[in-house]
Amino acid sequence: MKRIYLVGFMGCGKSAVGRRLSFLLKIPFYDMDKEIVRQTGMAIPEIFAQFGEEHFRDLETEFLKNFSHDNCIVSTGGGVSMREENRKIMRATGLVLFLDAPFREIWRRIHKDPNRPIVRNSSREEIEAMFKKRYRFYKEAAHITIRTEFRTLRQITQYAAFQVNRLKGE
Ligand SMILES: Nc1ncnc2c1ncn2[C@@H]1O[C@H](COP(=O)(O)OP(=O)(O)OP(=O)(O)O)[C@@H](O)[C@H]1O
Ligand SMILES: O=C(O)C1=C[C@@H](O)[C@@H](O)[C@H](O)C1
Ligand SMILES: [Mg+2]
Repeated sequence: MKRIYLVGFMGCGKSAVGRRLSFLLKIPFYDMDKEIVRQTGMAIPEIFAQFGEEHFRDLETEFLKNFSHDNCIVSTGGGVSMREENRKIMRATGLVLFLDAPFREIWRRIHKDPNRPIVRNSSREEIEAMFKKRYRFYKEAAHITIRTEFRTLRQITQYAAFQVNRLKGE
């Protein structure tokens, strides 16, 4: 197994779990959103505003194509699993874990965050429709789905580590 990718909707816990899993497994952690911000020198809302969403999506695919580190954890942006090309790259280069959280929980976490341009510009109903539309793509991207409801970050991280170690032996 080369990499561990975390996929799922905004606010499902990819960054939070990724950080903890990195600590537990003692391997480096990369947050795609942060890496893109670092590489471009622009904040995500700025990239959306100046160049449009499609350009941001191209940056995500480029990131996946050029990423050269192995034996690490990559938390992906919430929209990364929508492109078939991205799903293929992730599945071919690592183990993909989907953090499956219920929408009401996600909404509670994200609705006030100014750093998520899609949330800033949409209503709750629109975001919920997007959540429903995207769900099957996270499922398609993932080797394993982890249901996170009623679980603490620590429990989710331990379960993810258990799955990683189990599959390493295969
Ligand atoms: N199971 C959980 N229990 C408690 N808090 C959680 C849980 N999962 C996530 N959180 C909290 O929810 C917030 C959003 O999580 P996080 O930033 O990790 O989401 P994300 O999937 O990385 O989102 P994005 O796609 O927008 O980057 C954080 O404050 C995180 O600590
Ligand atoms: O779900 C999405 O489309 C996004 C999620 C974030 O992680 C960022 O990648 C960006 O805000 C877009
Ligand atoms: Mg994140």
